[in-house]
Amino acid sequence: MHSPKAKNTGRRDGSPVLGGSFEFVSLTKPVNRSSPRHLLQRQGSDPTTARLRASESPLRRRGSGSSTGSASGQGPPEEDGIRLNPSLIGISLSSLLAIDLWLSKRLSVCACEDSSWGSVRPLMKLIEVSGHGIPWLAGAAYSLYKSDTAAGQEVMLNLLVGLLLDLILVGIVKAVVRRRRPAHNQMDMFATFSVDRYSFPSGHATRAAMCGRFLLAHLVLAAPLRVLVLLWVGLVGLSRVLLGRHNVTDVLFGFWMGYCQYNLVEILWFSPQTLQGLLGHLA
Ligand SMILES: CC(C)=CCC/C(C)=C/COP(=O)(O)O
Repeated sequence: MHSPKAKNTGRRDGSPVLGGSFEFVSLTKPVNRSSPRHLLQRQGSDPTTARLRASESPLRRRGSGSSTGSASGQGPPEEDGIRLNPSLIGISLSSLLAIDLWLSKRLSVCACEDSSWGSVRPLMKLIEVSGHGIPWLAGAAYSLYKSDTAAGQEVMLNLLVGLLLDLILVGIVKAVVRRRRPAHNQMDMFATFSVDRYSFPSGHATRAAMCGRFLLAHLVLAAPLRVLVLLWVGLVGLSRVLLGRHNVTDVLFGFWMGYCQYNLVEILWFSPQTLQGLLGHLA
């Protein structure tokens, strides 16, 4: 392991004193043997760097000296220069995730009956059902069947396509990302697929965002109803976190994904001609 054994020229707490000012070091370039000693010492004494070195480098986990000469004190292997320096993006992501987990835990006030807002849990579960896939699929299929105008049929068919697309895309992302649901979640949701044990993204949030946009674009015209639709979308997202089903980032990403899914529905839009062709094939 390369650990520069520079003499302690810093303060007692280990932080370096570089002539009264700090110097900036590249976060991506490997540490060069010709680097000044005080820079090497600074990297070795940084606690974040030290933790990352201990936990993330397979070379160190194996505890072996490498052929590139780190054990023999001939300088660090090239790749170590990168691993020693946590990137700004990495630190930002870890911080965002830590805030996400902390905030989501604080907001999960309806996670169970004993929670601080446990009495509101039934209402939150009602909002959950309103954004579930089954009522939406059943409602769209029934409206398609009952609709006696071509325009109505066209809209309902495309809503149905959007809902199916949403289930597929969310299932794929959940299966790829595999983020576990928060530990405080009670897995008592009705009618779930196996991928729904994962939480990223929230399927309710994607559906609410996509259907919300769909309703605003094709069905709801009166202003009070439009406000109600937006309110419902927001409530569905909020209820996911309050119920402890999701972290905040699952819902935010879900909203964004649902918003984009609607664009996809618009691109794929099935025309009355396509619809007639389809129905002709079915009949
Ligand atoms: C069974 C059908 C048709 C849909 C499942 C809907 C469902 C339970 C999605 C999970 O949503 P969250 O990811 O928001 O928990």
